[in-house]
Amino acid sequence: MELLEQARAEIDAVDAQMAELFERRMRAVAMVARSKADSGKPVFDPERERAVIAKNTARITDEALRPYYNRFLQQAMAVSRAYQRELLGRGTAAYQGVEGAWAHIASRRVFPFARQMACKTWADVFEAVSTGKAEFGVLPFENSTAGDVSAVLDLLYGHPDLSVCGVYDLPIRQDLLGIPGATLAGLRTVVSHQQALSQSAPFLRAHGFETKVWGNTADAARYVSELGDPAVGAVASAETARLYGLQVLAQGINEDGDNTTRFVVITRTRSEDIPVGEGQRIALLFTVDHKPGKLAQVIERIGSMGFNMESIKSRPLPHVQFEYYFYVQLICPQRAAGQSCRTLLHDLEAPCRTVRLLGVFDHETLCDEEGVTV
Ligand SMILES: O=C(O)C(=O)C[C@]1(C(=O)O)C=C[C@@H](O)C=C1
Repeated sequence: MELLEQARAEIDAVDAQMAELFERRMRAVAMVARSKADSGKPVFDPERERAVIAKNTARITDEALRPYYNRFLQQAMAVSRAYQRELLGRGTAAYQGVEGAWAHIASRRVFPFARQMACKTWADVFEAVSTGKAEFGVLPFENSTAGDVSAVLDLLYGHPDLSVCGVYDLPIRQDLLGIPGATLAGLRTVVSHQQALSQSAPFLRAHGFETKVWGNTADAARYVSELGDPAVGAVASAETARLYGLQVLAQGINEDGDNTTRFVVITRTRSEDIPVGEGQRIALLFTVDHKPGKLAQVIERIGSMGFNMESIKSRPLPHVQFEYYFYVQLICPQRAAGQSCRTLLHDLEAPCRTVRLLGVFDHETLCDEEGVTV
């Protein structure tokens, strides 16, 4: 026992020093955020993060501790990014759905300290950002199994006042939830959204559970919590379990291990004059004349400037039958880094009928950042 107490006393002393150093680091981070607000530079700077990690892990003398310190620094910088986003935003992020829905989870991971604003529809999220009720909007854009969320792309097309300032991939992990005290053996019925049930079908079948389709996963969790019956469970996320006071009875029961939803973050800030960093993404919306070879000319021009095209999508133009607009996502090459998108836009004016910069952003994956998410 004495050893435990001694060790804890040492931890307390170290924590006291670390608290001071944390405040000092975050004050410096706030200055970085202010400078980024002025220059328009993105919060996430992967090159700087790599340098910070390399320089500092080299200082660790005990080799066995290096990977842990690496992880510690990653977490510290994730906290720093979250704080910067909070300082840069006015602290309100809008999403569509109820608390605990995947869009809410994505929004909380991107803006963990912001006020979360629930909206009824995707159009309402656009409206909230457009009118300044929210600084940011978080919307699903694509799912690795279900495909494009075309309605969101159409809304982006219809809102030239807004731009995309971030793209985040959220791996979808479905857990089986029950009320406190419930057990896997005592469960009889499982409720959830149709898609979550079908993704988890082999697991649910193997346990012989009866299934009931619900409007969405978060609502199913709320229902189970309010019902208070240990025989009824829900398929939803672990974050949703925490929101509704449920416990996780089985983790990761969805069979499709590679189910990821891509979210876009929208804002009113324009990106035309922001210098683009190497590896950053540039999204454009354009239309071309209905003539042979026009689309090829645009693609050729993009390629000749050294931009790698990561994605291209086409959608019917609103109110014009059988004509289309295009969305492209490009990766900024080293030779174009440090400049704004003005040259690219200028060069595309000739082959395009219309061209618009949708945004300049980093493409990040939303890992389960323990301690940051909830
Ligand atoms: O140096 C910066 O540009 C920062 O924003 C600070 C910091 C950090 O906390 O060290 C945070 C985010 C960036 O991705 C890189 C580093």
